[in-house]
Amino acid sequence: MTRSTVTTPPPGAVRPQALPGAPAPGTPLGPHYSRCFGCGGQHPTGLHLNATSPDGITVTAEFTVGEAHQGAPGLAHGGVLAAAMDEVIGMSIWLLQRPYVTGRLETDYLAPVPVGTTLHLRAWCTGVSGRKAYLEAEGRTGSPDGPVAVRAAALFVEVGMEHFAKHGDAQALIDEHHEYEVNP
Ligand SMILES: CCCCC/C=C\C/C=C\C/C=C\C/C=C\CCCC(=O)SCCNC(=O)CCNC(=O)[C@H](O)C(C)(C)COP(=O)(O)OP(=O)(O)OC[C@H]1O[C@@H](n2cnc3c(N)ncnc32)[C@H](O)[C@@H]1OP(=O)(O)O
Repeated sequence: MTRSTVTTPPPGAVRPQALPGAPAPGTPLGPHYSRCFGCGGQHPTGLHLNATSPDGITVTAEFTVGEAHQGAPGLAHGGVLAAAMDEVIGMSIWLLQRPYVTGRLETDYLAPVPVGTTLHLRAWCTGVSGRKAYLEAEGRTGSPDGPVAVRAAALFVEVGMEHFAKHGDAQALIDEHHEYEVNP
């Protein structure tokens, strides 16, 4: 994949290990926010990603391209595919139980993805250095071993929970998550 230095782990970056108590293989990770475009079950036209982790550090998910996700007739919109990459990458860094946001997302589109296709997504972390996490993802068509249609590399940056309180309803996140205490 074509990847910039921004999304390449620097020397000394540490590849994270699964945390103790990581979700067992096959356990649904659940949405991080019920109205999220990527994973929220209450989003009417979202991607509705249901993710699991086979090893506590990698995330896999399936996304079936629907009518609402088109760019050209019958084909997935590239921005929607990038959103799927962003989401599955976000879920994988969430396995570290710290809040991160996307700083940069690089996407390679290798083949058109028709409406009705199920993309098999996988994301993993290639290294963490300070507040910066380096991650990659791929989307394969037809099966988890099928041809790669989309690849992504990302830089995620760790933030405090106040990041979400500043611009939106952090309480809505907290109500759905009990991993954080904003005012412990
Ligand atoms: C999204 C909801 C998350 C909810 C969290 C709560 C509960 C979570 C539960 C579950 C979560 C599970 C799954 C999540 C799934 C999907 C999430 C999708 C993720 C998104 O979709 S999220 C939306 C899009 N995202 C943004 O809305 C970010 C807007 N942005 C900013 O808020 C700031 O920009 C920020 C915070 C990024 C940095 O700001 P800052 O002031 O804190 O720090 P600073 O600027 O110093 O950067 C520190 C170091 O990162 C380097 N750096 C930063 N950005 C860079 C770039 N673009 N290129 C190259 N390097 C960059 C600097 O160069 C410096 O590097 P150095 O330290 O080496 O100098």
